Amino acid sequence: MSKFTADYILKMNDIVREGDPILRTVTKEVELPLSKEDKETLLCMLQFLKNSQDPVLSKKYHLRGGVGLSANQIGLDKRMFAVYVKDEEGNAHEYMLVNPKIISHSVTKSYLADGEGCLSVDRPVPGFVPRSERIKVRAYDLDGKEVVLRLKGLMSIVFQHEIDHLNGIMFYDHINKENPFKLPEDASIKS
Ligand SMILES: OCN(O)CCCc1ccccc1
Ligand code: NI
Repeated sequence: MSKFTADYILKMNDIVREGDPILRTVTKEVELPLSKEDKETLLCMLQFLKNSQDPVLSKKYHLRGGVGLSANQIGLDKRMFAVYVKDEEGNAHEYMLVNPKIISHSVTKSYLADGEGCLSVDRPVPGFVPRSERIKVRAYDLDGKEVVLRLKGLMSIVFQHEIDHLNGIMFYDHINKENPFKLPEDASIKS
C-alpha cells in the first residue's frame, strides 16, 4: 500500500513543487476498476482539500487552501484528481475522478479576476489565465462508473487547472508573456 492511505493526513511537505519533473509529465491512465490503493489515495487527496479549507485544521496542519489536487502534485504518475469547491450558497461540491477527458468546450473564454495560484508554486504569478468558459468532461468515479459533467464558472476553471496538471501543464503557461493582463477576445471575467 502507498503512503497515501485514506487515514493518512496529507501535508504541504507531501506536495511536490515546481522544478520536479513529474509536474511536467503527461500522467499515465489509471487501470479500471480502481485498485483499493488508488481509491484510498483519492480519499486522502479529497480529505486534504477539506482540511485545507477548514479554519481549525488548516492552521493545525499549516495547510494552504486548495480547491483541487492532482495526483502528480503528490508525486504519483497517475491520471487522477480530487476537487472540493463550496459554492455561493455554501454547498460543497466534491469529485474524485480518474482518466478525465474534455470532450467538448465553449469557444468563449473566461478567467478569474484574481488570476490563479497553485499549491506546487510557492510564488505569486500575476496575470489572467484564459480558459474555456464551459466544458464537457468524461471521467470515471471511484466505482469505475463513467460520468459526464457539463461545467461552467469556477468549477469549469478548477477542472481545467487539474486536467492541465495531468498533462504536465502549469497555469502560468497560459498567461500572455507580453501582457499578462491582456483581455482575451470575448472573454467573461469571473470574480
Ligand atoms: O492543482 C491544484 N492546485 O494547485 C490548487 C489550486 C487550484 C486552483 C487555483 C485557482 C484556479 C483554479 C484552480
Ligand atoms: Ni495546481
